Amino acid sequence: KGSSKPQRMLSYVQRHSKRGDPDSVISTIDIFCRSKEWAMNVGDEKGLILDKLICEANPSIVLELGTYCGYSSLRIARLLPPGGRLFTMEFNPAYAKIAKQIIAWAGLESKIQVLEGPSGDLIPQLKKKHAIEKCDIIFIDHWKDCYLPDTKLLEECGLIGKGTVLIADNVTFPGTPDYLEYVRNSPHYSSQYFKSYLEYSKTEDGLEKSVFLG
Ligand SMILES: O=C(NCCCCc1cc2ccncc2s1)c1cc(-c2ccc(F)cc2)cc(O)c1O
Ligand SMILES: [Mg+2]
Repeated sequence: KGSSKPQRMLSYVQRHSKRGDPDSVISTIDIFCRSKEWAMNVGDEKGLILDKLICEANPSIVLELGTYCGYSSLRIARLLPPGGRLFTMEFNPAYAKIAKQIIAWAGLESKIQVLEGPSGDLIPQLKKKHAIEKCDIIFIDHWKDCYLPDTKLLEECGLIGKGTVLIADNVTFPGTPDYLEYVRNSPHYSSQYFKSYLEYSKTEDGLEKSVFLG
C-alpha cells in the first residue's frame, strides 16, 4: 500500500510550506513538481497568465472544472475580492480529499467549495443547490473531450451570461480541438489565445480566453 503522487505532494506541502500562506503553498507545489514528480497542475508559467486574467475580471463567482490537488484553486481564490467564491468540481474522490487538505493548509477553505462528482451531473445543480446566478469566470481544466459538451451544458443552464469569461487550459497540449473550433468561430464569443508552455516542461501549450458577448 504505497502512497499516491497527490499524497506525496500533500506531505511535501505540509513539510516545506508556511501554513496559511497561499503563495508559499503554490511555490512549494511548483518546486515539488520541478524537482520531485511532474504533476498536471496549471503550473507557474500559465499560472501567471491566469493570475492576470483573474485580476482583470475581478470576479465574485468563479467555477473551476477539474480540481486535481487544488493548485489552481489556490491561485484563483487568493486573488478573489472579499466575499468572492470559488466552486471547483472534482470527479476523483482521492484527488478531492487531497485538494481539501491542501486548501485547508493554505487557509482558503472559506472561499473555496469542492464539489465531488462528474461535471455533467453537478452543473445542472449549481443554480438551485448553490444559489449561483451567473458565473463571472469559468476555468476549464478537466477531461479535454468534456470542454465543449460542458460549455454547451453551462449555456443551457443559464450559467454563462454577457461578460462571462471562459479560461481553458491545455488548448494546445494535450489539446481541445473541438472546443477551440467552437469558441473561435461562434459569433457569441470573443476568443484570444495566450501562448505559453505545458506545466514544468518545454512543450508548447496555452490558455484560451473566451468572453461571452450575449
Ligand atoms: O487530463 C488532464 N486534466 C484533467 C484530469 C481529469 C480530471 C477530471 C475532473 C473532473 C471534474 C468533473 N467531472 C469530470 C472530471 S475529469 C491534464 C493532462 C495533462 C497532461 C499533459 C501531458 C501529458 F503527457 C499527460 C497529461 C496536462 C494538464 O494540464 C491536464 O489538465
Ligand atoms: Mg490542465
